[in-house]
Amino acid sequence: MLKWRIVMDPLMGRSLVTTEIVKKGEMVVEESPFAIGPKQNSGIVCLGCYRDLFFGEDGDSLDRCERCDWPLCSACFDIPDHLGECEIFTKAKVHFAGNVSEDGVCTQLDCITPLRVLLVKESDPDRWEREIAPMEYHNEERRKMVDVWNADFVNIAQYLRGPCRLAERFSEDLIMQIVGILEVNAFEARTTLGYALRCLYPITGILAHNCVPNTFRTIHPSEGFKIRLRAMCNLNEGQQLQHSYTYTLNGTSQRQEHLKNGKFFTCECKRCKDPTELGTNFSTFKCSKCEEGWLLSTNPIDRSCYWKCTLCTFQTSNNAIQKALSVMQSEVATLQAMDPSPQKLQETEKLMRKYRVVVHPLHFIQIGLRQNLIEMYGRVAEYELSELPDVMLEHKEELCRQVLHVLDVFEPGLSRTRAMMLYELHVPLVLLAKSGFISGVLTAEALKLKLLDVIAILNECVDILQYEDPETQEGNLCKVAQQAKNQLTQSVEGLTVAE
Ligand SMILES: C[S@@+](CC[C@H](N)C(=O)[O-])C[C@H]1O[C@@H](n2cnc3c(N)ncnc32)[C@H](O)[C@@H]1O
Repeated sequence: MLKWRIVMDPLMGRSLVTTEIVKKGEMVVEESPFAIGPKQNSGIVCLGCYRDLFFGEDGDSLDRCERCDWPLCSACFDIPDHLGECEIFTKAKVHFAGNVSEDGVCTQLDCITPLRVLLVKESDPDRWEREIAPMEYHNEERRKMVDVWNADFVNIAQYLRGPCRLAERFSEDLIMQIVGILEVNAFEARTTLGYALRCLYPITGILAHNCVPNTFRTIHPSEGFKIRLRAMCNLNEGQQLQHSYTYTLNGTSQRQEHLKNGKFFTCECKRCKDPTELGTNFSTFKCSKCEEGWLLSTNPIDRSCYWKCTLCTFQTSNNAIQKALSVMQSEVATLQAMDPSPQKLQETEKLMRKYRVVVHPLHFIQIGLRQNLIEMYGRVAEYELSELPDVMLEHKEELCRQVLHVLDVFEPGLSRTRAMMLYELHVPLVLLAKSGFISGVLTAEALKLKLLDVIAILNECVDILQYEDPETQEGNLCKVAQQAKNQLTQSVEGLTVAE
C-alpha cells in the first residue's frame, strides 16, 4: 500500500499526507523524473551531462552536437535525453548562436527543459493529464512580474513556435503553463560530477512547504535521477508530508521573500510566525538603545510591521531592519567571493566580532559566518589541522556545536547539513582527545570515553548519509566517515588491550 495520499486544502492546494505511521528514515515516495534539463538562466552547458562548456565570442566551440550543432560534449554524443530536441533543431535548422549575457546567462538554452516536458506530454498524454497538468503554475502572479514574463514569452514560447517551427504542435498558453510548472515545482539536482540541473517529479512535486521540514530527499544521478523521499523523524498517520522549498538556514524575512517571489505564497508556518524563530533568535537584533534587550519583529510575516525591544521602549521600522540586513549581507557576500585563504579566515572572524554588537549570537548572519569558518579551519594554509593549537580546535568545536544547535530546531532528525556538521565536529574532538592524552591531562580510560563519543557522532553521520547515491559527494563523505569510524573503533580496541 502507498504510504501517502493526496489531500486538498483551500489555502495550499494539493498536498500529501501519510496513510500510516512512518518511522524515521523510512521511504515514503520513490519515483523517476517526468523530465530533466538545464536550469533556467544557466550558462552554456552540455545538454547531456550539464558540464559548463567553453564557447568563443564568435560561437566557436568543439563541443557541439554533430547533427543539430547545439552544445554537447563529445562524451554525450549519443545521449537519449538530447534526441528529441536534436531532431527538432535539425529539421528547423535553428542555429545555436553561443551568446551569453554579461552575467554569463545563455537565454537560448531556456527553451530546452520546457521543450523536453512538451515532448513527453506528446508521447504520453495520459501521464501528462494525470501527473503534470494538475500542478500549480501561478500564471496570474507570474504575469505581474512583467519583465520575467515577457522574457520567457519571447525566449521560450515565441522561440519554440517561431524559429523551431512548433506553432502547430504547442500553443503559447501551454508553453507558458509548462514554464510556470517548472518554476513552481521542479527540483534542483546535481550530477555525479556536481553539475546542476532541474528535474520535474510528479508525486514529490505535490509536497507542501514548511520551514521546519519533516521529510528529506535524496536524488540519485547514477539511477537516472530517481528521487527518494524519507521521513526525517517519526511521523503519525494522516500527518502532512512537508519539505522546505527554501534554505532553512536563512532568516524569516529572507525565506518569506524567496517563497513569495519564487513560489508565490506567504508561508504561515509556526517558525515564520514566531518572532524568536522557535526560541533560536535566528532573526533577532540587539537593541541599539539599551544594549541589554533584544529587538524582535511584532509580526514577522508582515513587511509593514515594526520591531520592538524586549526591555526598553525602543522600536523601529521593518524597513530600517531590512536595510541593516542588506548592508550586512553585502559585506558577507564580498567576503564569500574570496577564495579560501588565511586572509579570508581572519576577515570572517573580524566580521563575526563586528556583528556581535548588532545581532544575536545565533542570528542567521552569524551562523552563516560560522559555517564558512568551520570549512576553513583545518583546510587553508597556516590553519591546517596539524598546525591548529588546542585553543583553535576548541574554537572549531564550539562553532560546530552552535550550528548543530540551530539545526536541532530547524532540521530535526535526518538532515544532510547535520551530517556534514557532525563530520566537521568529529575532527577537533579526536585531535583534542589525543593531545589531552599525550600531555597527561587525560587518562587512557578518559581518552577511551572521549573516542567512544566521537564514534557515536560518526555513527549518526553515517546513519544520515547512508541513503545518498554512493557516486555523489555526499555518498563519498559517507564512505570517508565510515572509514574514520572503523579506524577509531580499532584505536579504542587497541586501548582496551593496552590497559
Ligand atoms: C510545489 S507546489 C505544491 C503542490 C501544489 N499545492 C499543487 O496542488 O500542485 C507549490 C505550491 O503549493 C502551494 N503551497 C505549498 N506549500 C504551501 C504552504 N505552506 N502554504 C501555502 N501554500 C503552499 C503554493 O501555492 C505553492 O506555490
